[in-house]
Amino acid sequence: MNQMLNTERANNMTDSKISANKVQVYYGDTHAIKDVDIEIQPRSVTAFIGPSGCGKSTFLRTLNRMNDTIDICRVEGSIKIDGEDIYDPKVDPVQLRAKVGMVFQKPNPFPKSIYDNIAYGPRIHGLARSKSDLDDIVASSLQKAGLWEEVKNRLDEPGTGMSGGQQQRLCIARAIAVSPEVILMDEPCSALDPIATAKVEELIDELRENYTIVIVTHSMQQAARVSQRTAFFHLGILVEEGPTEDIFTNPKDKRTQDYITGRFG
Ligand SMILES: Nc1ncnc2c1ncn2[C@@H]1O[C@H](COP(=O)(O)OP(=O)(O)OP(=O)(O)O)[C@@H](O)[C@H]1O
Repeated sequence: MNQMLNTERANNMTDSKISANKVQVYYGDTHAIKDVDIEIQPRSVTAFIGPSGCGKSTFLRTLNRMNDTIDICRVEGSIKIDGEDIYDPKVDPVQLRAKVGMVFQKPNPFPKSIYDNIAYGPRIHGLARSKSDLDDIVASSLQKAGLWEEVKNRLDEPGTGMSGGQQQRLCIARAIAVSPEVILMDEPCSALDPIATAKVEELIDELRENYTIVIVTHSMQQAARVSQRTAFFHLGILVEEGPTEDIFTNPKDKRTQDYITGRFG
């Protein structure tokens, strides 16, 4: 029996796309993330929820070393993707961020054409051997982001001239263009209206077939709609993580219960 449980546990471990172990994050003397352990499943959406300042974005940024860009920030512990320690000095953060793409709160297209927004990453990573290769990557990325029909006749127009929701899907297409395996999203709908939000949520649901997605959201409704697993953070601690339905209907911890019933946050 024990043998069986151990085997099952081991299988679950190898199934994880991302394994974080005893992760601490400090900003100078502030201990922002405390002892976080989490296993993130491949080809699914994991939502990070919790009150403002609890560390959701900080922890999300550890998953592709975006914290490296903040001088006073220090990360300890271990984060492995496909079993590889992403903080190993041999890992090139630029390559890592192609594999683990990111979409931010505010759509941030480059001040370039729609085409060049998508082509930029594949060009710098040398992913296209010819102009027609590049055209194919641009088209397929826009298709995967559900934007192709809307923009195929105006690829030369500036990305910044699109609606907010289109710009956010353009940023998702830009992340997809460098063939990531994981996409991190930091409140990707907070600047969007309800219709644009619904489109991005639909897109997230489609993308999970091929990508591992981690999304930070302030909206519990959004977490319930788009994610298969939810992690609740409070004061830098990962209080509880599990299937989204369980977290919302049967949380184990009183702090989770208080948060989802609107008692704080
Ligand atoms: N660049 C930074 N420099 C110093 N402290 C920071 C920095 N970024 C975040 N912090 C601190 O780390 C803690 C966690 O912040 P973080 O932004 O990760 O929380 P959050 O849960 O994502 O919050 P919100 O929902 O408001 O975006 C907070 O105490 C915050 O003040």
